[in-house]
Amino acid sequence: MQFHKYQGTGNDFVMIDDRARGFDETDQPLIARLCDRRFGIGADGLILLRNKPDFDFEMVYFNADGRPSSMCGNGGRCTVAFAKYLGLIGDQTRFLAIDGPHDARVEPDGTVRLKMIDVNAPIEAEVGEEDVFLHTGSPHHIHFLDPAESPSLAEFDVYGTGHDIRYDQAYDPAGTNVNFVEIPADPAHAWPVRTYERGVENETLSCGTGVTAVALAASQRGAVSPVRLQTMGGELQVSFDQQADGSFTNVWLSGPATRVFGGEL
Ligand SMILES: N[C@@H](CCC[C@H](N)C(=O)O)C(=O)O
Repeated sequence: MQFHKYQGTGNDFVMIDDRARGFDETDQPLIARLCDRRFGIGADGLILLRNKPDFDFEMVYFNADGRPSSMCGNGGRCTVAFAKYLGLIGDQTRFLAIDGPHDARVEPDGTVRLKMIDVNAPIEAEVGEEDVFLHTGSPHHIHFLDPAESPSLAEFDVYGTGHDIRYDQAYDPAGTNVNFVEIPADPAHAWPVRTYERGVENETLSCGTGVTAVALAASQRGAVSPVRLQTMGGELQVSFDQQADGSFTNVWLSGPATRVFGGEL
């Protein structure tokens, strides 16, 4: 089996060209082993690229624990870069993912722009004061750090607090991803974000659906489209239109998506 390793701002994926349908997607131990950083290739998730009538391709996403999951924004951007690498698409595409059709563009500098689903206005989260929840293709809890709060985001216990919120009974049984955000002095500056990811069960260097949720929630705190987000693995941008009812349309996630290496198993 041939594999390719991709990363988008440090959120990394094992990518498999499964147009011939040879990969057993029910083999969760195999997927988990391929994603294992000591016994396998090492990744936050595994993605199958498959043929799909009426679309350029289909993206099928699994978390590092081997389970199929909801939408992955960075994974979607990496799959677009992979489809281009395979010669399947040019600079524009329309593909199918678990949350529906997605348009995407590859810019001349390699930046991949991915259109996300329309998103409802943030709701007050049941956990944490002033925390909010949004579904951007995947579920996201967002906690804004009080600028006067100690510790800072750099020192914050993302694993411990993220793990507690992810497993809080308010989110039973599906669980949620959890994002921690520092409010910048100027909302036009990049918003620093760290994310605990469900299915990886740890902090990852970046989460695309997560920063999308953060950008939309940050619009209630002075951020204006396009919003810059500083993840641990690099910068992403999110642009959007806000509707009168508070919902968001025309949501685009942009950033780098890079092939790291490939190999044979
Ligand atoms: N890293 C992803 C999100 C992947 C899905 C997530 N772990 C979940 O299970 O909801 C992204 O870039 O969006």
